[in-house]
Amino acid sequence: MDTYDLITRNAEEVVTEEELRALADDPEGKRVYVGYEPSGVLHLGHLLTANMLIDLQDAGFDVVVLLADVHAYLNDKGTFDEIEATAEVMREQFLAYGLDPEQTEFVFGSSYQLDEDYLLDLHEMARSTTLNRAQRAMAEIQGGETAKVSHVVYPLMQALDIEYLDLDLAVGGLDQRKVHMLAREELPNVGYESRPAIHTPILADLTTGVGKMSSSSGVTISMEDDADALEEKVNSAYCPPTRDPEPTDDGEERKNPVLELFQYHVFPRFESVVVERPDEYGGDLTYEDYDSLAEDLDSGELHPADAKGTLAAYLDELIAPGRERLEELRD
Ligand SMILES: N[C@@H](Cc1ccc(O)cc1)C(=O)O
Repeated sequence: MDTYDLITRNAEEVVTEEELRALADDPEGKRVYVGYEPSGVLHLGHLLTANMLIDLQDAGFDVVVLLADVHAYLNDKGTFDEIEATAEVMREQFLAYGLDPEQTEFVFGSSYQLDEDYLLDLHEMARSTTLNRAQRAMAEIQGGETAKVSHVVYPLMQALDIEYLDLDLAVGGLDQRKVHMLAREELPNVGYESRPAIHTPILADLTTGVGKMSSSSGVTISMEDDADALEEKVNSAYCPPTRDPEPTDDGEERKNPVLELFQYHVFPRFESVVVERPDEYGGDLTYEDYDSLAEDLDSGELHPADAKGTLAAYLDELIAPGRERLEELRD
């Protein structure tokens, strides 16, 4: 696989392809980041962008993980002390998950976001950005509640981070796209260059395949789940014997969430996937890539129950090191 294909294999969107191709031609010394609001423990949403960071490290990029403590504070995620403590624990979980400690720089937002230069740039950007624009950028991140002034400061700071962390590329879920678009537009207004971005998809709700998986509603999988919990959650997942489920009666798009987890969480991290089956059911099946597994589900060769059992076992293998680290830290 060439560098561009490796770093975009799980992308939903690249802004812009041309700019990213230019970076991929020479990734040496290039810096990419994902920012996370410290809150709770790592879940599949965090791990999806972490998988992309691991691919980017394999391609030669230097990776910055922003522990966005000030952003979490602005977004009402707790007292500043609580957020700091959560950030420390998050960092340990990312390392346990497989980010290379040599190639990963963890930065606390508060280490530079309270400096005079940064704040003056923030205020300059606040003068050139309309309220409407900043609010729209936050719609996906902020959730349903009434917008506060903090919610319009937030995306401007996220835009400035891209300059202050000296990045060549920003990565985030598709929910970050409007902030990245604002950054591309506003950075030049305060004298900085805009940068390209890669967005990962937002995975579907596990039990229905409709809408998005989220920790606030519905089932999500986190670093706290043990093997039994994983099995239970995956077993209760929606998994029709096809990769293209029919839309709902209301015409809403429906996904196969079990296949999505194979595609975005398992295959990126394992060379091959083995579905163990007793000989009388045809014996083990081995897959080198996502498509061949999905085809077997479509054709009936792979039964949904076997797909689920296998998925739970692989997820457990991915989560176990972070889960153990969490337990150590809590002791
Ligand atoms: N907006 C991100 C967090 C973040 C904050 C600051 C950044 O510079 C980048 C990302 C989230 O929704 O979790």
